[in-house]
Amino acid sequence: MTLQSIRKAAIIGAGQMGLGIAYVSAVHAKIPITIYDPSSSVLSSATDKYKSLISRDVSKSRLTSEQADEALSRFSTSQGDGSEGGGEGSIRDDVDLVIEAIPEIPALKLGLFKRLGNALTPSTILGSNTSSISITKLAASAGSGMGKEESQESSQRVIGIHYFNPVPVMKLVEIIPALQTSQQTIERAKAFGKACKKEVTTSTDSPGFIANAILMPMINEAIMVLERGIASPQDIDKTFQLGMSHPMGPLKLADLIGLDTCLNIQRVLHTETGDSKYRPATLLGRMVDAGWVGRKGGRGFYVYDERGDVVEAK
Ligand SMILES: NC(=O)c1ccc[n+]([C@@H]2O[C@H](COP(=O)([O-])OP(=O)(O)OC[C@H]3O[C@@H](n4cnc5c(N)ncnc54)[C@H](O)[C@@H]3O)[C@@H](O)[C@H]2O)c1
Repeated sequence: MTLQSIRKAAIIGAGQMGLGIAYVSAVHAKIPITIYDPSSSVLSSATDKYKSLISRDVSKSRLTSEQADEALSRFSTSQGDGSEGGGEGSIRDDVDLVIEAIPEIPALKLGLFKRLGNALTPSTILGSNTSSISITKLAASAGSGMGKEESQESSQRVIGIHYFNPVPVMKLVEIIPALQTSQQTIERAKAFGKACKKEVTTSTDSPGFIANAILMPMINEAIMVLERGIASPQDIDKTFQLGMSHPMGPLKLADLIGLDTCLNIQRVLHTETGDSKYRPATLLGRMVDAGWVGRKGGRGFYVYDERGDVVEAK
């Protein structure tokens, strides 16, 4: 089997993960990417952040100015989610890989995979950066509304390609094949992860895969400890930093991930397993209700300034 390489990619969702995936694709894998988002302000802030990541690389001598110009020329944006098929602003068939990084809401992702499955040729890999949602369900959605053979072909190019936050820094990608995923899709996705300069692990399609099956219940427990008034956020985080050598405590990590994302992941773990041990902490839900979604929104368990530095603990 010759491995068809990835020559061009589309990233859907220009939030913290989508931008990071765009960066490693353009800078390390050296392929042109277009990043899609329905919000024009998100796209313009993603473009600014991309430019500042590249400038920082030049100032730290990680890129020459010529390499920086090349990296800038590989980056483009488009408003919308790119999935309608055919029209202006749609992802084209010459794209070998699509990776979605839209919010962790099952109905949103299932709808997107259905549209992508119908719009794009089956040789285009459809990757999801989901933290917890079933890849097998996304693959079934990508094959829905078509004949049996086309459906099988469309489902077998779906795969979980799960990067870690912040993507330019963290060295891992978790690969999650669906039940329907072909061996060729798995090999191409792994090769792409390595081209992005990441180590690769593989997980079966089980709620939370490897990382979030373990991490998110721990974060949820930390929030329950706070909720019960057992300790302050600083002391909970200090316990993990100084007592267990974690680089960051669970509450600060939850703020970094995004409390909306944490809540959505915990909800998936709870509904998919039916196990009450996964019920989301009430305080987590209340924080999201208040719009306190963590560092990206300026406030979570800590308050942040515009640069993302902690100003005070709540
Ligand atoms: N935050 C993390 O630490 C982390 C780590 C690994 C994986 N993930 C996963 O990555 C995905 C994105 O997380 P994030 O932290 O980047 O979220 P985010 O909130 O920073 O960004 C989500 C982006 O999606 C856009 N969006 C909303 N609805 C959309 C739609 N229908 N179509 C296209 N774009 C849409 C939003 O405008 C936003 O820019 C989630 O599935 C999450 O579970 C997150």
